[in-house]
Amino acid sequence: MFNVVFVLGPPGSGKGTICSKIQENLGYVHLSAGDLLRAERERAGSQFGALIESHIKNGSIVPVEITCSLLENAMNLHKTANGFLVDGFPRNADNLSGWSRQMSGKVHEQFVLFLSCPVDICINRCLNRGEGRTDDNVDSLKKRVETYNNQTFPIIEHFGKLNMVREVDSERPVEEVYEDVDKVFEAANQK
Ligand SMILES: Nc1ncnc2c1ncn2[C@@H]1O[C@H](COP(=O)(O)OP(=O)(O)O)[C@@H](O)[C@H]1O
Ligand SMILES: Nc1ccn([C@H]2C[C@H](O)[C@@H](COP(=O)(O)OP(=O)(O)O)O2)c(=O)n1
Ligand SMILES: [Mg+2]
Repeated sequence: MFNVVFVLGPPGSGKGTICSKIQENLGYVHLSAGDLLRAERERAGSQFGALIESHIKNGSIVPVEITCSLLENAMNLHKTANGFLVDGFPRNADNLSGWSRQMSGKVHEQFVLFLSCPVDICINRCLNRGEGRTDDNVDSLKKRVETYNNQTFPIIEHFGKLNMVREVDSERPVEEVYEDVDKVFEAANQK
């Protein structure tokens, strides 16, 4: 049974940054759905490269069958891990239903770490990210924020109704954010 923490929040809210620190200190394995998709886009012989790129540029969400299989394959490479940080997933209802279909019985969903941060700050962080991404531009970000508001935030609300969401304000400096994130994991792992 894989132990899973979903990490959600607007683009630029700090999901990747905080997940790296959690992985470093708490023994969870960080799986960024976006990173896995970008790697599949580049993989020689991938049949999904063009499809993935069009969704990434358009700020829309890749069909769950592709993303969920990439996640499950990655988990199977770390069978002895304490747990997985599933970063940037589930991002919409298709992700959620596809995950349930493919992963139920194989995972224990511990909680959802929700990094909340004002959108204007998030957008500026993405524009200054400097990772050469094809979606860190004003046009793509506009669409990505729309996707977040219309499709991803309802997923956070869904988990909120199940009392599974742990919100941390990520507008603050990284160290302050991480201090609170560490407390969330401590509380969750004490039970
Ligand atoms: N708390 C923070 N304060 C200032 N900048 C941050 C903070 N967290 C992340 N960043 C920066 O913002 C950008 C986006 O962070 P990232 O972790 O990639 O966010 P996400 O994965 O949610 O898109 C990166 O350049 C990162 O260094
Ligand atoms: N579950 C997911 C996660 C990401 N994607 C695609 C669409 C997203 O805009 C891009 C980038 O995702 P990523 O999590 O790397 O983006 P941020 O780290 O939030 O800036 O990847 C997806 O289709 N499905
Ligand atoms: Mg990220």
